[in-house]
Amino acid sequence: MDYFSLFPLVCALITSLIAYQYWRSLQFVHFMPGLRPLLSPLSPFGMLLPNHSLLNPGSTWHWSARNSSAYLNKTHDIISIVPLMGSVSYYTCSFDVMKQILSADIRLHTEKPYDMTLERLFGPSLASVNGESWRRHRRVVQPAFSNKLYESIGNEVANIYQSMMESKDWRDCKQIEFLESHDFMLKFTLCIISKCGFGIDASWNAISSSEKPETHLNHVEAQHYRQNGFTLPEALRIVSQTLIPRIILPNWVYAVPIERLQRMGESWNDLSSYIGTAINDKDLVNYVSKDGDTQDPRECNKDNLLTRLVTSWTLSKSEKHSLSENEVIGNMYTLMFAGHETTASALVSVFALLAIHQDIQEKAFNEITVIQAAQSSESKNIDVNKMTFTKFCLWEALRLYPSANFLPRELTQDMAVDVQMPDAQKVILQKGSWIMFDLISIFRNPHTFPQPNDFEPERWNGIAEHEVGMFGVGPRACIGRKFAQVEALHILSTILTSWKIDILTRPNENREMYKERVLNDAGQVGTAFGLRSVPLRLIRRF
Ligand code: HEM
Repeated sequence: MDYFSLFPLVCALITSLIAYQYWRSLQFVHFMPGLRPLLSPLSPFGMLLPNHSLLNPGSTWHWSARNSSAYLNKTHDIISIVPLMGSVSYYTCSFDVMKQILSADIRLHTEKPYDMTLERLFGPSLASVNGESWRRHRRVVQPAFSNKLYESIGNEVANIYQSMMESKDWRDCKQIEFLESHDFMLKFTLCIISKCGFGIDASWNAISSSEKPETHLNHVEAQHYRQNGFTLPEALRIVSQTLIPRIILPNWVYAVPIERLQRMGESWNDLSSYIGTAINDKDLVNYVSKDGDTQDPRECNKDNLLTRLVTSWTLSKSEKHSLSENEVIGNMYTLMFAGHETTASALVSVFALLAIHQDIQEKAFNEITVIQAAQSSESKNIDVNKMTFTKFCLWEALRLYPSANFLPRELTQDMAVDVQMPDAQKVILQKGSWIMFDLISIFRNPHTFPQPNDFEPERWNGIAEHEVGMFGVGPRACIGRKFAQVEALHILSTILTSWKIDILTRPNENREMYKERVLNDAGQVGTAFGLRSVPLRLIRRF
């Protein structure tokens, strides 16, 4: 038989099969309008390969299309994405649809899709598990988010600010320039979560963050790291920048003598040993008192996240609702990342917006000075509950640049939701598909937020905390919300009291050009979404 003559037939057969499969996928979503790309935006290859609006929209397509084509020019509350390769998903730009589904998250048995969590890399955690397991994790972790924990944040922000001023010789400076304000914020928030959450002393001096991105390390620096290991922030930063390759690449790759790969492998090993050491130290602290007697861990400090996690693990043999060692480690990773990259991103956005909108910054500054003037001289820290307008600034920055830019759920049953656009109707979402709550499009949807691209903190006036969706909605909303807000408000009040935040322009760049450049350049920064590059200048107020 002439095999070559069969070739066109085989090609035709494969093409027909693909076309049939594709048609079935379209039928599955009832031909709901939307994107029809080659690759799924959230597949590892979709994220790694160069983006193209039609072939490979990429994980942040909704950011690129925010002012134009997204959701057929915001005329549809829900769209479908049916890629030629990869799974079918729905995306929504409607806050109302998000509330309908997420408020009933647990009861409706929607689940966090395994592939969209970091469980494969870090182990099971509160943020990744579902159902009964989620309840068990939440029962252990929730009580650690106590008033005592929040009270410790103010003192820690003050300590870190002091040591930062001293170590950098900034005490007598009239101006400080940050070419990259992300490095500064990440370091600040890492110090806070390390100390308040895990009791790890990460004072400004104890953890030196490299000012350069990892990719720019020269040979000598790389050698130094190889001999001495990475510092905690360095290891965290490289790990957060290499999550996708880490998912795709097999473990043996890190033994290949390529400097980049080896650095990557070492940073992951170093982070895991930081976490192991913290857990083991805590274990000893819990069990052995100063005179060497063993103690009941339940009598020790319960206010620290790490203590609660480890205590739960050490009691796991005797108590039903506890975590395994693997789960303790998974939660440590999750809380470390979720606890600092999200807040750092939010702070970078609010600082950038306040630098651009000087009038709004002055309003926040006045609010802070009035609160401070009314407080008794004994109270060391500002009462952040009174910082209403400054909190609106934070919310408004998060609305424009939500640190968590989409929330994925897998539908474990068919689900009917009410939509308003293009017409008021019930839409059935199919069991087995994913729905993405697209926070960028939800919070820039002109039907819910008029003049969506403008920075208008006052728009939050009169809106209840639980109506503010940037921390999620329903039972699985952010457990660290208050932690993040208290921390951000303390950092804002500390900096704004002494410094005026201003933009740092390039040669020949005016304020308008800076605004255009900085505010339109957003994307994934580590595990959080946010502005990518924000140069700022702090000018001393007095
Ligand atoms: C500005 C800062 C933050 C933002 C914008 C933010 C946003 C969010 C959002 C939107 C969710 C819901 C995810 C979903 O429904 O799929 C979430 C969940 C979560 N966040 Fe945050 N977060 C922030 C800070 C923090 C902090 C400081 C911590 C810990 C110290 C934290 C720990 C978590 C955890 C563990 C979950 C999973 C909760 C669960 O599934 O029960 N977050 N966060």
